[in-house]
Amino acid sequence: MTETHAEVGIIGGSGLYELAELENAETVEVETPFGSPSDALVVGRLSGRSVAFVPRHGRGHRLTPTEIPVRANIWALKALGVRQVISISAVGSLREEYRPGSLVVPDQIVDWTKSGRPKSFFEDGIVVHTSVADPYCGRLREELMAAAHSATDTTIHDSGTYICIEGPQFSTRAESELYRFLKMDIIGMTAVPEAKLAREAELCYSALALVTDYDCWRSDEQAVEADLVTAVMARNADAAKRTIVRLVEKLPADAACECQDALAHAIITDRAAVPPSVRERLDLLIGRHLNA
Ligand SMILES: CSC[C@H]1O[C@H](OP(=O)(O)O)[C@H](O)[C@@H]1O
Ligand SMILES: Nc1ncnc2[nH]cnc12
Repeated sequence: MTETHAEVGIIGGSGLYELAELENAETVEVETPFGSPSDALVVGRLSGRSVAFVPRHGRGHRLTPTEIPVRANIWALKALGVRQVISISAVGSLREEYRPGSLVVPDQIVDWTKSGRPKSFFEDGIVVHTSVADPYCGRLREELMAAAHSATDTTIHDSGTYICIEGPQFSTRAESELYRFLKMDIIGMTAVPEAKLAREAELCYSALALVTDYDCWRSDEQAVEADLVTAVMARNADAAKRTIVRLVEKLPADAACECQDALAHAIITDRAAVPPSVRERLDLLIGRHLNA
């Protein structure tokens, strides 16, 4: 287990594979009960705070959305001591007004994944039903919006429902129309299970989504392609990075938040029935609840 400590975690998405702003950066390999994270984490100083960065698709973008070891990524951040996580993502827009180039701080998620991605840390003898009614931390969302407003002049949408598809293919036109009919605002492939697992790990978690395209619902525009996403990300990555720097500068170190006690009423299994091996394996997440 590593001795390195970090307070804030940043998960980088498509087009954001490193955070050069981190000073005195150190590469940290973290092993977890759920295998290795997407890549080595980089821990360094940002605005005087200790920050850990992990690129969710790995450096060189090697992992499909389905292959991302999300449990290992979240576990690794928790193991470093992180309590607040910002996720950066490229998203398509399902609404005229969410224009490419704008930023969104989503407030809801619809899970449209199909492959059976592992969505919980808890299994094999322990059952935990965690509330994800509000899947993003409300307090961290406010801080993130304030930081985005003060760090960029880009349009910022202060809410939005993110529909998470399986991928790796983009949607058909009929699917894109269906999601619009369902009143979804933005579309991507990675919010699930990341947000849900962050809640299970009792981390404050919020996302900064960069709109890169209009998916394929507009007849007057070319349908989204990966090259378009990375080109638009390259143009807007600076706004995202400036927002992160400003956010970290302002983030309270000891913010009390209900996310950090999310399992208080969630563990349904009789404490005496939890197998010792499971207690031991998941101690980082549930030790304080089982031993209370
Ligand atoms: C490169 S286009 C599709 C790809 O981009 C988004 O990834 P991320 O959320 O990590 O920025 C989307 O979810 C897909 O994985
Ligand atoms: N249109 C889109 N669909 C799914 N994921 C995306 N990521 C960026 N744009 C996307």
